[in-house]
Amino acid sequence: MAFPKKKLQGLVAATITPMTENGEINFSVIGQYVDYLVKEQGVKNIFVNGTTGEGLSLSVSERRQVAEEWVTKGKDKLDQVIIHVGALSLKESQELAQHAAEIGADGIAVIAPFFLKPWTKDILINFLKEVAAAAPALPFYYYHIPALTGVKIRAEELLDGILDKIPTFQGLKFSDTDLLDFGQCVDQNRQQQFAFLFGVDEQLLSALVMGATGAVGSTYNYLGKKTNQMLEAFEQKDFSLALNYQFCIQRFINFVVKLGFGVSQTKAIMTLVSGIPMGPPRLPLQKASREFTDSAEAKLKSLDFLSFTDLKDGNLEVGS
Ligand SMILES: CC(=O)N[C@H](C=O)[C@@H](O)[C@H](O)[C@H](O)CO
Ligand SMILES: CC(=O)C(=O)O
Repeated sequence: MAFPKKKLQGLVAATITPMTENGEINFSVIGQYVDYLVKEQGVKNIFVNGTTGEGLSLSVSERRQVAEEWVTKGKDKLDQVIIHVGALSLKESQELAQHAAEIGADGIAVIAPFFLKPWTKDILINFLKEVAAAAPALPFYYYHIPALTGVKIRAEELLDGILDKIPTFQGLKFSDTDLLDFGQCVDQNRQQQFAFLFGVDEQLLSALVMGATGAVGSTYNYLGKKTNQMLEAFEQKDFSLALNYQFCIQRFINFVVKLGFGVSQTKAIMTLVSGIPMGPPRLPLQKASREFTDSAEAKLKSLDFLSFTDLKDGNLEVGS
């Protein structure tokens, strides 16, 4: 049995779902995309069909095909492929969970249902448990993203006793800025081997201090190499260097956030940086504007993010 798996750690790129100009999924670039992540960004784990992948905007059949393509193309190249299988319909979620197991994915993740919502911890756990049970041999991750789901049940509360209900529970993807909640998740589960994956890329360093064991995010698609340098500096206990890297990353994210930053903009930036066409997003998202892409490109250049030269203490002021 494949369970328990090697612990998921380090950077996990939340994959974009490439699309053609007429809105169909562009499966043909996924192989290239895998190679790009591994070779150019040093990122060997992926999180498929999540927020960045527009997972909730795809049909179940598309989600199955996308998951399958990433697993196939990632074989012998990627360490772990986690499939997000959250859906409003428990049945669909279970179908996707079972499918993830069949294709040999390394884990599944689930968000809280966000239209008819669970209002208590016990109800949310019951929902998650039913999904996890459809893939009993796969590590299960809860994807906490309260700002998007509107389900604000604290992660710390949810984790309390979770193994009794979900024996495959293996970790948390925490996409929120509440470091009290995050820290308490870590503190109260020290005896477990859970993965604590932080999901707010611009604040990762603070989460590392709080005990994060890894990170899942959209920016690791194109800032993976820089972020890996930050992780390395942190590992070496060179905190001032780590902070320099985080500030450098923040300068870029802060710049694009002010212009309006989301999945559409992530698609545009990734196209620019990787040269792999990600295409437009699907409705209700709108394609990023030309002005956005031009400004983002200029900022990337001024921060030296396009040439991937090593960041030295000395060139930090460039472009700030
Ligand atoms: C809401 C959202 O998509 N969050 C992503 C992951 O959870 C992050 O990777 C952000 O895109 C990133 O932190 C930039 O704000
Ligand atoms: C960022 C992230 O984890 C997601 O796109 O789901």
